[in-house]
Amino acid sequence: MAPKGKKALATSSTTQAHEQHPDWPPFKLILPQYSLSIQEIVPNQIVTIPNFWPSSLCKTYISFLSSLPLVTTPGKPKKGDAVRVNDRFQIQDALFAKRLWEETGLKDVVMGDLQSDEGLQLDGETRRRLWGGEVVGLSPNIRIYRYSKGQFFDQHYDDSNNVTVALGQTEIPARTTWTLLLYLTSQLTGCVGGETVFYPDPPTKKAAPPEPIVVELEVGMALLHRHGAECMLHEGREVLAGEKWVIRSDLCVRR
Ligand SMILES: O=C(O)CCC(=O)C(=O)O
Ligand SMILES: [Fe+2]
Repeated sequence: MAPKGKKALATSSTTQAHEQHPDWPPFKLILPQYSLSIQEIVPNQIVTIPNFWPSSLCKTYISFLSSLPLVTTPGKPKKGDAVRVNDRFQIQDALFAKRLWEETGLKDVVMGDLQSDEGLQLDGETRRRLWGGEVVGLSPNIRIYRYSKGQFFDQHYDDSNNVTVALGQTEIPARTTWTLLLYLTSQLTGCVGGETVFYPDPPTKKAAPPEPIVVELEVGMALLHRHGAECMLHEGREVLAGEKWVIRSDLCVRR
């Protein structure tokens, strides 16, 4: 539960003057940011950043997010849209996106400014190719998902979108290239199921489909996967017990 007397939504004095923005808790990080590393799950497609957030921060966020007005999936999806059965809160919050990018070490690890000796080591050009261009930050489109028992996100592809990202004092035209999922729960918090599963394309039409890639939930782990034209088919498996909480945004490159 959110602290007493603390409203989840506060009117922000920033850009979107009249929109109510969540009063997001501060990021209290424990690990020094240089210890974050990128783990390759599928080359050029899926990477993770383990222990991106400490479990204490995930816990604080879950209580805070529980106080937001999450909306359960409205009935039938639009034609062509995936079946998503969960509770969601969505907001355009450029300031939160910027904080999540700059204050958590995400920017440093993605840009290679602070490179740990562990995990994926990339030179400048490989990095640029991996992320699909000159990375400028995260999409202001922030989504919070809560999946309870029986809820899931059916197989789908994520689209790339044109957005605007604030860089210093300027607004930069940008395009999303990778999906960011930040998991706040796992088996350790009582969430059974809910894995994110990716389905590689078979090498030929007649070939047997390759084994799916199952990413188990880990508290505080961030997952990034390529989206748009090169997105892999994926799903959020049904939650069998407990709750799965995710914070979603997207990585953006200059348009
Ligand atoms: O919740 C998940 O594991 C997957 C979410 C997802 O695929 C999406 O947000 O597009
Ligand atoms: Fe997706």
